[in-house]
Amino acid sequence: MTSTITHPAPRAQLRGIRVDFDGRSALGGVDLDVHAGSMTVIAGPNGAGKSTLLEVLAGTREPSSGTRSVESAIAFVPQRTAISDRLPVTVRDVVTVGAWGRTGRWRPLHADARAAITEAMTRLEITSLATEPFAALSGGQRQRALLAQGIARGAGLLLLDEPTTGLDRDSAERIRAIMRSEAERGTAVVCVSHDPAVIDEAHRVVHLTDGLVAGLSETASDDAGVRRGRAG
Ligand SMILES: Nc1ncnc2c1ncn2[C@@H]1O[C@H](COP(=O)(O)OP(=O)(O)OP(=O)(O)O)[C@@H](O)[C@H]1O
Repeated sequence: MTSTITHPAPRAQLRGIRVDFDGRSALGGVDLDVHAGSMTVIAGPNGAGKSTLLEVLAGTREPSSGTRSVESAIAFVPQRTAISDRLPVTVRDVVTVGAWGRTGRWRPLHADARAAITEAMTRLEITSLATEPFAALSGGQRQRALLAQGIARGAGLLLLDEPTTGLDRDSAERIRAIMRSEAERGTAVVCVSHDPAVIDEAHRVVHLTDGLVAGLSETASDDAGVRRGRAG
């Protein structure tokens, strides 16, 4: 089944995306439009193709067929478990990688890139951890550092893979608050998640099953805001 999501002026658009691994279909023809100022959650059971779809959006996975069009810079926030414990980098180094999206890799940081690093670390409340080794952080602190990296990039499309999985309530709420404020600032936020609290706050939920869009639910931005208000 192919599902088409329509809306004017998408920031990213996928059409007929198929991804095959060794002759097995991970995505079987997915259409998706992603809009500025919205939060889209990709949900579904293990193996449904969620991470593969996120990789196609990010441009790190070439589809077997179909088209991809993205109208802005991209920030990709990987699962924190995907980052090696042996990486000899500080928290500030991790966030600085995000700011390279503004200046170019290994280039001296301009004032606006330095300001973006400072602002991202402040928003994620990791300024006091700046010189700590990334490997020494707790899971929640690592997730904040990775999200700060994504935000420091200043991209119009922010992609996150399971950002709240395994976090305690307060840590998960901090991450959700930043995702909300990014969408409110006009960023197109796309997040793979099993977390009911994240799903509840989405403007659009794409339910994947066996590599196909099995369902789509949409909430007007205002309604999502009201729900958030009720949730406190
Ligand atoms: N690099 C790969 N090589 C071969 N098969 C792969 C590869 N990546 C994913 N797959 C397969 O593609 C299918 C979709 O995987 P994907 O990781 O996208 O699912 P998911 O919905 O993100 O799952 P989970 O919730 O477990 O993270 C699975 O059957 C998986 O085994």
